[in-house]
Amino acid sequence: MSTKVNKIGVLTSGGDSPGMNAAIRAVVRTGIYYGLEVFGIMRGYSGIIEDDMFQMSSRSVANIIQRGGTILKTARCKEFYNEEGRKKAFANLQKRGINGLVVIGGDGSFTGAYKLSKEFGIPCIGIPGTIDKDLYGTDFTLGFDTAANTAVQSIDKIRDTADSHDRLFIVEVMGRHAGYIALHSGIATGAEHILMPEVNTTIEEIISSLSEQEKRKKLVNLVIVAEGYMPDPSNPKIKGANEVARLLEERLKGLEIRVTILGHIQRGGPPSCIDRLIASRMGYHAVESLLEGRYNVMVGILNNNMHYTPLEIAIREKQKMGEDWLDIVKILAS
Ligand SMILES: Nc1ncnc2c1ncn2[C@@H]1O[C@H](COP(=O)(O)OP(=O)(O)OP(=O)(O)O)[C@@H](O)[C@H]1O
Ligand SMILES: O=P(O)(O)OC[C@H]1O[C@](O)(CO)[C@@H](O)[C@@H]1O
Ligand SMILES: [Mg+2]
Repeated sequence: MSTKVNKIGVLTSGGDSPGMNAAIRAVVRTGIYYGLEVFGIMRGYSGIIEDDMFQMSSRSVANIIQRGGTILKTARCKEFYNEEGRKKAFANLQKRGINGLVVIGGDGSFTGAYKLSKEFGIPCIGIPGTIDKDLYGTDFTLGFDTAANTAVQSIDKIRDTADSHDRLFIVEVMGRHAGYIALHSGIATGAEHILMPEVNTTIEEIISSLSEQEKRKKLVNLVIVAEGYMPDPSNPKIKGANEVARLLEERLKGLEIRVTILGHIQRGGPPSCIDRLIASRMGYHAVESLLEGRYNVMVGILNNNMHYTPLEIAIREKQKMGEDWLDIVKILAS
């Protein structure tokens, strides 16, 4: 697309995350500052296909920087997986003269944006908005810090009661394919075990570690489990905290275990200061990027500098988990 970008759309897609509103605000206000027309697109890609969008003003994003969720709503739009759906979407963008798109979402949303840009030449910019922090090319994703803090506050409370009763608690945090919330909240709460989809920890390993701790009269145990953790990856139906508890109870008769599943409270609530800051910074740079002709990239922050990763790479590569973290968990929980 060779015409200069002058009318842009902004949407949120996939799971919502605290900080999405702050990013929408930054995109809208930066766009208007540079003389662009900015359209808010409702419910992710569904809003493009259904032509459900409206022109935004600076006032339409007032009083939202502190609010969780997304004023544009979000969706997982099945139609967009098919070329037919994307064709419809392109026709609506063309009809309205929208010639640039800012997509706030996770890896799936960026795959959609990549396809739209490749098939129809619409310049797209991705802003990493997911509590899962599973995107390559950025140290931060919107909502991760808030979600991890929500998990930490809840686990601290569970620790109080676990300690009073000398109990083993298994706490499930979000992360269908990613263990970052488990890793960060587990380390921050002094958990004895952290189980994540990325690391193959067997039930035998947990049992032998529990027996070892029992010998040392360590009575309280906190096990943090990412929802996507599988004790046996060849059996993907068995996953998450309830299954871990069942397997442990089967093997360690008489052990009193309690399970807490934190669930969607991790996705809501006011964004933390960090999430508001990175959302504002990424939103501003997303618009600058479109204006400078740096298209089809994900805006990220690496080592406190802006970093632009081609969407194609952002969706293909995986963020690597620092290897020292697992040693830290083992040594500090001893
Ligand atoms: N392969 C794909 N082709 C076209 N569109 C896609 C593709 N993958 C995802 N999308 C679009 O992006 C939407 C969001 O994707 P997905 O549900 O994977 O969430 P996400 O963006 O990865 O966020 P999160 O994982 O944080 O919830 C999908 O509902 C679909 O509309
Ligand atoms: O309940 P939903 O919207 O299907 O999404 C759940 C998934 O979304 C995420 O929270 C990411 O947004 C994952 O960690 C989780 O598995
Ligand atoms: Mg995803």
